[in-house]
Amino acid sequence: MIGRLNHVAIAVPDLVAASDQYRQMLGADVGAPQDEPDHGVTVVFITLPNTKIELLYPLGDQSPIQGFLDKNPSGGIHHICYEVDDILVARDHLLDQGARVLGGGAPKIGAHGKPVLFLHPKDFNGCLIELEQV
Ligand SMILES: CC[C@@H](C(=O)O)C(=O)SCCNC(=O)CCNC(=O)[C@H](O)C(C)(C)COP(=O)(O)OP(=O)(O)OC[C@H]1O[C@@H](n2cnc3c(N)ncnc32)[C@H](O)[C@@H]1OP(=O)(O)O
Ligand SMILES: [Co+2]
Repeated sequence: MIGRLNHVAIAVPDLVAASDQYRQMLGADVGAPQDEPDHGVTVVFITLPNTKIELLYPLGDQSPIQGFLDKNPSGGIHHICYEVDDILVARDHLLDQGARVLGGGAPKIGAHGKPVLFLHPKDFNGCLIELEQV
């Protein structure tokens, strides 16, 4: 059911510093910051030859990543995103299998303008999974 790895997301305590580090130290193709108010984050995408890195920073006082950063003040890998062909088919299959789909199960439009859903990390070996319909 899951396809390509779309991105790996890293929550960071300083978005400018992290962007500069990837650009200058690692020589990566780093995009501009994008506010995503519906998701409570500001994101910076880094384009790699085979996938993307998504730097995440909290936006607003209800950010879903604030608790993670409080527990990991230096930052850390926050989620991985797999592509799926049909997000509703994927969601219903996962619900049938007993997985918890976050946010009430209704897809939201993600940073790439495509529908996304999140799966509870406790159901997937401690790893928060994002699904993106491509
Ligand atoms: C820009 C849009 C989009 C895109 O297009 O790419 C995005 O990527 S948006 C990214 C941000 N959005 C989300 O993460 C939405 C889904 N996330 C959530 O709903 C919450 O973050 C969460 C997963 C429910 C956790 O919320 P939190 O407030 O931290 O809840 P808890 O403290 O109750 O956590 C429960 C439990 O899970 C552990 N945890 C939390 N986050 C993670 C994580 N990222 N990876 C692994 N484990 C995580 C947390 O430590 C708790 O564990 P215990 O302490 O053992 O109970
Ligand atoms: Co993401």
